[in-house]
Amino acid sequence: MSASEDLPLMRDLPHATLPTDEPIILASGSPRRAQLMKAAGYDFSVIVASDEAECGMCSRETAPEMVARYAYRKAADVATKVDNGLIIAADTVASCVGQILGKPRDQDHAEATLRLLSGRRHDVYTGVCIWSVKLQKCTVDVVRTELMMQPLSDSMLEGYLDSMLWEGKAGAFGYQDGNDWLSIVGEGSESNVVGLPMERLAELLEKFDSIAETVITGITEPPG
Ligand SMILES: Cc1cn([C@H]2C[C@H](O)[C@@H](COP(=O)(O)OP(=O)(O)OP(=O)(O)O)O2)c(=O)[nH]c1=O
Repeated sequence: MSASEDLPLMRDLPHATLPTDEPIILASGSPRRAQLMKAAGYDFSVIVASDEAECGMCSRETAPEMVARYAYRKAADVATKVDNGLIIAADTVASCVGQILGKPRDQDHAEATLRLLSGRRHDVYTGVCIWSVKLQKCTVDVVRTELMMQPLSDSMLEGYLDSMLWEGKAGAFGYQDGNDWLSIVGEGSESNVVGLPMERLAELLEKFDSIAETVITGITEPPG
């Protein structure tokens, strides 16, 4: 994606009134999240969370539990680096036949991931955390989108792997990458698949005052 106007999913995104007068800080290095925020008309700066925020696998943790925890940890990490700010953090994974599929380590991992997804229904989960440094309050939520990947032939796979478009994308595939291999099943959020559920984000910002919980210093798990 070069410009936000390039894709229909970047159009008509909701823009919420902010709950505080703090500047928005996007706690993410994801170019997709920044494009979505920009396309929705938010002013923001970017501070990327430390790598350590996204570590520590919990066995038996489900995909939604994991993305909630990582979104929270990314926001909490950036909160330690600033005096002021309405921090927005997110984490995205795919989930298929009981396996949680994050960003591929390398091309072999990307191929194995795509062979698993080929011809299968699967889910993409994004956890989103909004954290007000001024109010010392935060809220975390998770959005699920169900998708269907069409069966991939060896030549389709080879071409996509060679393109390197899979790099840095959960499930080794970009919904936005300009082919029609992946379709949303029923009603679902395209922006959620690409890394930030803009509709839910707007709802959470509008309701922040009533839903946000007080942050307890040093706690690494999301509230609730
Ligand atoms: C499923 C899917 C994910 N993605 C991307 C969104 C995220 O950038 C990435 C998932 O990795 P994340 O770990 O959620 O995010 P990130 O490492 O890119 O950035 P940060 O941790 O700094 O916030 O996969 C797509 O671009 N298209 C897709 O179809």
